[in-house]
Amino acid sequence: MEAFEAVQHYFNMAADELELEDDLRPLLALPEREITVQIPVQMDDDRLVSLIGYRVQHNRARGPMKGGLRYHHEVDLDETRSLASLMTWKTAVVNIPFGGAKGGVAVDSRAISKREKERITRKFVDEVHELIGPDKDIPAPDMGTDHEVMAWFVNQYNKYAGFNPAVVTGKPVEHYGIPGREEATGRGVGILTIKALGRIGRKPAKSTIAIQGFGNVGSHAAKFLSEAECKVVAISDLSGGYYNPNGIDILQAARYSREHGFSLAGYPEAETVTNHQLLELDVTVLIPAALGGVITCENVDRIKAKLIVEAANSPVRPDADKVLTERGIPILPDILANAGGVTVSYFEWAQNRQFYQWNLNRVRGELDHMLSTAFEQVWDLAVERHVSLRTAAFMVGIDRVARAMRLAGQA
Ligand SMILES: NC(=O)C1=CN([C@@H]2O[C@H](COP(=O)(O)OP(=O)(O)OC[C@H]3O[C@@H](n4cnc5c(N)ncnc54)[C@H](OP(=O)(O)O)[C@@H]3O)[C@@H](O)[C@H]2O)C=CC1
Ligand SMILES: O=C(O)CCC(=O)C(=O)O
Repeated sequence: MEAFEAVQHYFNMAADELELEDDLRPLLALPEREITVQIPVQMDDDRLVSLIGYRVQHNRARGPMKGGLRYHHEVDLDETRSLASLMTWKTAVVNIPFGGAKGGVAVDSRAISKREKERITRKFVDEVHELIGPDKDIPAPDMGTDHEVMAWFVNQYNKYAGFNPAVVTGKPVEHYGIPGREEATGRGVGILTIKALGRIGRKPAKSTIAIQGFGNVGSHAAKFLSEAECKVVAISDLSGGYYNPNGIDILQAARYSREHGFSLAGYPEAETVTNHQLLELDVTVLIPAALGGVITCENVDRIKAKLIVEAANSPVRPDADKVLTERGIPILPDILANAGGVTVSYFEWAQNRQFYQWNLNRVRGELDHMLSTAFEQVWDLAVERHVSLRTAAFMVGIDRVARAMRLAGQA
């Protein structure tokens, strides 16, 4: 099943539960607009390379469209479409006034220099600047992009539109960003993991955690959870997995990664496992925080975790989701689990529009409040309707978007 088809599958399960009218379904499910652009870039060695970039604008019934920008060699239109639709349901689940979009450039972000990355970003803005904007579509970081890419993005956009920091979020704090955006997705994953552990009757101090991916999301989730007394026993990046049953010192691992070109390769305080083996460890919580599609019908029978928290987007394929749900393993779905990032992006956008600087305590407090409210709502609905957490989250999101469309006379 392709990535967008997988999201459609979850959408239809929730739409059936909601008894959503048939004629409304394509309106809600399909993207409003899909943009494919050519990005010719001069590389450092003078070669002219032509890359392909995408921006899919899925739905704007509840506000300007919002979603990250991914630089990864596997980026394609179908994946971008699936991620854009997830954004529509995600912003609705946490009830922030945005729709959903996503973008990407098919390029190996590890294989390009900083200057090449900057040129790619500026060229991408040249191609899409008329279709984005603070009231239209607001990009943010995702895999392979960060605050620096957002700073180039806003600088290039401003050449067309004048001073407009709210055109992207996830900017450096010194450059109209908000304190706490960088940690927000991982912190949100941590906050929700602790809540979910409480609901399944497990104490943080007696819980072991395996996290795949030690980038922005995975490293901040690991930090938050180890500070909350959980034992993080496994972490990983592209170089492989690192397992220590006695617990990994996350601050030390983060320092090691920083000092070794943002790679855990050779990390000495743990035994080496593969990224596949990490997923199959006997832990309380498994947190995939890298790529999508890592838990499939191939490995699902070997998954031993008691709880899965989807920090990455779409890490569990629908066939595996069905098996895990039948086995009674709760999966905190991506559209709730990793919504901390876009929630703080909303605060950043609001801050930019108010020309007022929020402080970290306020950001953290409001993030906790918004995620907790969404969590209680989704968990309670799942219990009440005897559906999975994923179906419940989609139900909350779809219901809000459908209402907005009906009220606006769009449906
Ligand atoms: N950033 C955000 O705010 C949000 C991100 N997400 C999702 O979270 C996930 C991670 O994003 P983010 O942390 O920002 O990305 P980053 O680029 O910061 O980090 C990605 C991490 O995944 C690792 N990785 C890449 N490929 C593989 C692989 N094949 N096997 C194992 N590990 C791999 C990378 O290793 P290496 O460094 O060695 O390349 C890195 O540790 C994505 O699915 C993204 O969509 C969701 C919501 C918001
Ligand atoms: O912060 C944002 O606007 C987008 C985050 C994102 O891309 C995601 O949640 O997948």
